Amino acid sequence: MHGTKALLNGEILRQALKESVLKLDPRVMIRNPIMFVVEIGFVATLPLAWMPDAFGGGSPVWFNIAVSIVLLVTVLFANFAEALAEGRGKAQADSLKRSKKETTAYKVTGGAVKQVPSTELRKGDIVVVGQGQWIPGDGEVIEGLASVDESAITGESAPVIKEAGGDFNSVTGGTRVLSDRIKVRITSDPGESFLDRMISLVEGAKRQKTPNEIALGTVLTSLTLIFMIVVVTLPFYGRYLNVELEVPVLIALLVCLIPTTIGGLLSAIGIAGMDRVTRFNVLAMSGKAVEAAGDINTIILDKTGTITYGNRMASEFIPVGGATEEETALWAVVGSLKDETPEGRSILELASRKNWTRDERLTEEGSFVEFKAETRMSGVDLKDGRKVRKGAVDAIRKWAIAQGGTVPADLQARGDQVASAGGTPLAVAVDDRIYGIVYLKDTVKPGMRERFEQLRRMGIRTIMCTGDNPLTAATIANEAGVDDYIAESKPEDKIAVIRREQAEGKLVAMTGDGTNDAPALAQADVGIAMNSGTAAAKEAANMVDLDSDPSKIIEVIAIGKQLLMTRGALTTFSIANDIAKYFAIVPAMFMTAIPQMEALNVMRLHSPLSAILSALIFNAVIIPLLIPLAMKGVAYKPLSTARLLRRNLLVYGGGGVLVPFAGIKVIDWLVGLWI
Ligand SMILES: Nc1ncnc2c1ncn2[C@@H]1O[C@H](COP(=O)(O)OP(=O)(O)OP(=O)(O)O)[C@@H](O)[C@H]1O
Ligand SMILES: [K+]
Ligand SMILES: [Mg+2]
Repeated sequence: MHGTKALLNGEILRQALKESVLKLDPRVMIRNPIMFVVEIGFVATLPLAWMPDAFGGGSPVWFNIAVSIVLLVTVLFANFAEALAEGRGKAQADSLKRSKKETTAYKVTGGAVKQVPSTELRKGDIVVVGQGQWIPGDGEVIEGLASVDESAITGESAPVIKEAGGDFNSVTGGTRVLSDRIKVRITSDPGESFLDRMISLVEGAKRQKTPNEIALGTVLTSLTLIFMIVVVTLPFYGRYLNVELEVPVLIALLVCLIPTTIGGLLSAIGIAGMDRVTRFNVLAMSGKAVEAAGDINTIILDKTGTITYGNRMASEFIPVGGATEEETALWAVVGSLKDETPEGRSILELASRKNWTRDERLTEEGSFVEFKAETRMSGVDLKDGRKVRKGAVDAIRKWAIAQGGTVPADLQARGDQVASAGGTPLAVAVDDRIYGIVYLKDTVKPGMRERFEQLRRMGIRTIMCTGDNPLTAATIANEAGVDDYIAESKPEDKIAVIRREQAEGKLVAMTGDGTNDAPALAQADVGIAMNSGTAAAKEAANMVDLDSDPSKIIEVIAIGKQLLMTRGALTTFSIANDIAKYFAIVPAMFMTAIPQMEALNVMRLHSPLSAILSALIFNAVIIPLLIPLAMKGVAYKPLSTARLLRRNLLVYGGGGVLVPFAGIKVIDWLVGLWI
């Protein structure tokens, strides 16, 4: 994506340091109840630096000051983590804002062209954009074809072709026409453009807590409340045991026990997860969408262009029923002269490579029949009344029969040959006579098998949807290793599959680019639209892939899983930490009154006060130490959820128990040198 690729730079660091102080404002802090408790602890211990016996206690001044400082630093560390995570997005937003300049638009009003500032354009306005000019707003090409430089938005320098009609008609404001001239109908009002949305997304301006974040936040806050009740009641037990429990000691104990590590890193984890998706050149419209990606059970994939390279290329003309190869080619070409689909164009290319002359006069004044997924045919009605059609074998067979023709005996076998090689056979007919087959070749992208294997290990089911015939579908499905496939599917079939899976309680992801994909994209829990696709598709989806690579959905799911896992792992780690802190603080508190407590002092810490301080310091420094993990995400392996859970419990639960024992011991040794 546009802007700095580096994870960190001096500017982001400086800004984050400043932000972490600004975030101390209690009105900001209250949004994070756990860290707010720590801030209150800081404020409560502050007076003890001057008035050590303000609460009637007797802890030494140096200890009170140290506790106070460590508490402040703990809050600053947490703020720093969040500010750092936000920093990258802000830097990106700044560079996007720079590409959002006011330009001159050439607006078409009643036959005349008027110059207006781009900011005055409204939905429905028509503009013309010529060579070298900036496209003044989001819209759809309604006339012409142009190559467009979209690097300001996608970071990809290769120009893309935008043309009227079809699935490649959407243009984005802030991109530039490199050649030719197009007429564009504006589709967004000022302030609501794609670039505006992108800026507010990366900036995190509209960042809302996700459902999972809210749920975890509630658990953590409840835990904090419970520990608060425990700590508040402790002095009563203390009095019963004849132990004077000092206020700074109680606050230190409370802060050590409440889940400050995860509380301090929680929002940074979420922001960094979104940022990972963005850096992958996918725009997620909400954090919720990224989280949903982590929980996906089923993926619906297109065959052409997703699993295979797409752009089904004509590679052979195969005659049937006694016709010649030349005749097949001739009619295939006639039926494709005005077919702008990649399939249609590739037929013309194949014919010219074979040096077959084409007679364009034949189609003069003919009426073109556009390809439709519903009919699975395209062609032309000639002036002399003849109707030329090409399309799916089964569709053409029905067509020829309806015209009163017969079906050549070798049609099925020839078609099946192509299909069982994974190709798409297109039959070519003129009125009632079928001449032959065009072999549209397509190959499965390398590495697909391994990726589907990975998805299976993650417990995710893959369903391939294709408009192709069952034999081609089966061949490709088998070659790519998807779990299931649906052949001869129409756009509305996708919605049916999604609804069926969702009814079983599953979360479904899909990619799409066409206007007819829009309803399914909206229905899916994770819908990724291709940036090259139509405005309707991009509007309906909750993610947009700027690179328009439909197979990226697999990585997006991995990033979502990684986000959920990182949150889980750090929560486990944070809570497991308590055990060591317990062993450090509790014996220290009661040692004077109950000498048997010495048995619990397994760490052999320097002194009771140094033990408490060391636990508190460890509790603070673990936050910045874990920032890199929170930002990068925990190492991700494609395993089943159950195995991942077991592995993470071992690593982060086990580690969470052991690491602080060592950490507190080292800090205690350092503190011991000083006091
Ligand atoms: N330009 C065309 N002219 C005539 N027939 C076509 C053309 N393009 C495709 N077909 C036929 O229509 C069928 C459906 O094509 P379509 O592009 O709708 O598939 P799809 O639903 O997009 O599936 P996929 O996931 O493979 O892209 C193809 O299998 C082919 O037989
Ligand atoms: K803690
Ligand atoms: Mg298609």
